Amino acid sequence: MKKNGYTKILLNKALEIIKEIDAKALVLITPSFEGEIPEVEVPIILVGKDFDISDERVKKIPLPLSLGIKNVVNLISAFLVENNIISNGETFLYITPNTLGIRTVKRNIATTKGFFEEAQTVLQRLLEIAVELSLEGKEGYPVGTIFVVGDTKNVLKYSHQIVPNPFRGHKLNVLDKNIKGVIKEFATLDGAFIISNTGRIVAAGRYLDVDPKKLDVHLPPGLGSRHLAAAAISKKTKATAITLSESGVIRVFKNGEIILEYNPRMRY
Ligand SMILES: Nc1ncnc2c1ncn2[C@@H]1O[C@H](COP(=O)(O)OP(=O)(O)OP(=O)(O)O)[C@@H](O)[C@H]1O
Repeated sequence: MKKNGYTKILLNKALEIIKEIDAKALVLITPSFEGEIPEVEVPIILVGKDFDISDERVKKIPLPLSLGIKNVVNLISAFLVENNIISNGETFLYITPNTLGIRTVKRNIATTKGFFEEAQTVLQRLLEIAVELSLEGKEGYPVGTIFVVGDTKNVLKYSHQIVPNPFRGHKLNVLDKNIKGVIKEFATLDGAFIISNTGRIVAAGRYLDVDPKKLDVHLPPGLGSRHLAAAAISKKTKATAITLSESGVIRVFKNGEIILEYNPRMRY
């Protein structure tokens, strides 16, 4: 493969295909982007980190590419719908340094308004922490947990403490430096972390009082009560729930559905 992949060649092809299939957006998934922003009539979305590009035609989403292309594309899909760039049933085109893909947006990938803007960095930090916990565990033992982000008032209403809340009276935020160790320490507690939209850690050790059956939550077989509870709270409230299973798989739930599934221990 060329040093910087085939981005330029793929981009040229993409411009042709966009017209042919009437795609509604062009998504560039790349760790770095050099060269001219292409002349194209659809919105351009740049996905990666730390781009030094300020062009009105370009929207930037700093998602960690380590999530794997499949998951990044799922999240972009949600982003495009939320920002009214694309509707269900419509198609967008994405390119990475060595692939070109076409994705038609499915109905069930949806996020609430403002999710990406408000919770983006918070969600990303939690994903990073979940990835580290998945890979390292706690002192060599696997750890499973739930992070419930946003709509805190309602989440607290539909949950209760099962152990005294270690975060009570503290103003700790998931975006604080050195917070990772603290979160990892309490990740072994039973129950969920409750985190506000801005990243404040409101509680840990919280049991989610939601009944997946009554809420008509359906998950793939093999997912137990932790995942059902996370899906159910994301359906009952406007929160996003992130689970880390003891087997190391990370899932993100929104409106009762899995919008991201990622196993850091697996090679994609
Ligand atoms: N309603 C709930 N609220 C908060 N935490 C819960 C809830 N239900 C289960 N859990 C947590 O999930 C843990 C594991 O439960 P279980 O094994 O049934 O889930 P699972 O979905 O199979 O998860 P894993 O894949 O990690 O095994 C429990 O010990 C508990 O800490």
